Amino acid sequence: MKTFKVIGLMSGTSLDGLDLTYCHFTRTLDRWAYRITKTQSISYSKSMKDKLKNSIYLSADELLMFNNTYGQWLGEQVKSFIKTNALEVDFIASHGHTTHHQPENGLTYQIGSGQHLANACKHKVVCDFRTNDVALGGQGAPLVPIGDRLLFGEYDFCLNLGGISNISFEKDGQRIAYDIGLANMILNYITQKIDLNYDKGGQLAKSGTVNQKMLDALNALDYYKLPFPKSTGFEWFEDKVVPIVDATDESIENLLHTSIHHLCEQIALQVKSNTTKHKSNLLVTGGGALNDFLIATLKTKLGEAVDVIVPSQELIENKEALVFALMGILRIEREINVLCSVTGAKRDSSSGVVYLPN
Ligand SMILES: Nc1ncnc2c1ncn2[C@@H]1O[C@H](COP(=O)(O)OP(=O)(O)OP(=O)(O)O)[C@@H](O)[C@H]1O
Ligand SMILES: CC(=O)N[C@H]1[C@@H]2OC[C@@H](O2)[C@@H](O)[C@@H]1O[C@H](C)C(=O)O
Repeated sequence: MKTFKVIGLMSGTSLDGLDLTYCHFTRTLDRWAYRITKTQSISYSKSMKDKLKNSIYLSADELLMFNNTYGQWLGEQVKSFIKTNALEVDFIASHGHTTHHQPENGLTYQIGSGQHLANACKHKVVCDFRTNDVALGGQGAPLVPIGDRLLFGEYDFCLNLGGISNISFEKDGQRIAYDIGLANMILNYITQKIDLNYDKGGQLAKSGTVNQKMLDALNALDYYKLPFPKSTGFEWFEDKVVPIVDATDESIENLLHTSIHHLCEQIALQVKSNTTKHKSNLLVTGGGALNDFLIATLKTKLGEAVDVIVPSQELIENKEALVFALMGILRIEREINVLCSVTGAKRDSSSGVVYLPN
């Protein structure tokens, strides 16, 4: 039996903050087991959030500098996380923060310089998990489905509701996964109009009603008609979704209510068209799993044939960082950690770049 002690780092598209997830993994023959031992979530300051959100508009020089300073910042957070909790660590696996994602242009970019990170925390770092897959012709996303297969195989579907929603499942012996589309990115965009970071529990959304014109416009977005492999991000949101929201003269409650109906309809479509069993189960993680109105709407749209499983808050908030930690281990062990059945790349790969501290 082999044991690994890894810190996974994740900063997602909803821009809520950095998740640090210290986990222990063991492998016995081909079976992986994990234990999340310590976690910390560091909320971004308003200025950091704005900087990350606007990083797409930075000049090349500014972006390269931000890559370095953000990597240094990540390393400092890791250093104090290790010190405060007296952790024994084999290495750090860092997703970084996506500033650009344009798979149609062969481009994905995550900031958080691995060398700066490694030097600042004095540990080995594995990062840059997406570039190799894009170089092999893939989307470079989603990557978490390898973890869905190895750690969460008891679920028919794994659904993540972060800034973007994505789904993963087995079909004919292959893992299939893709970004469905919207999740908290649209909800947070709406609440930020009244200076609220997010709609806790979906309370505001719950008191609204559907605006049919907005619902129809969202459901008609071209992205939904694309076949998988497919992935999306902030560029699509800003280009195609923001104009629909901004053109709708409605209360915040109605905008939120309509958006939740929209995203749950899209999720239900994907689950129903890929269900082969009489009764299936679906694991929901990501911050959207804490939105009670969203989960209630999803359950209604899915019906009795699908059991919606909302796990512990710890797993809801740490699953992505946990899986990046596992991907780091697979990279160090030179094993497959990116699945071409998901991304559409030429082949499976062992992706990620290793940095040693200096
Ligand atoms: N109690 C809650 N009620 C409603 N919504 C919540 C709650 N807690 C978190 N959220 C939502 O979840 C978001 C954070 O989700 P998460 O951390 O999974 O996203 P992410 O990892 O940044 O995104 P992605 O997985 O797309 O990269 C918050 O911005 C907020 O919109
Ligand atoms: C390019 C990028 O950062 N994509 C993220 C984003 O956030 C959710 C969705 O869009 C997913 O494709 C991906 O993240 C998760 C962690 C993934 O790769 O599985």
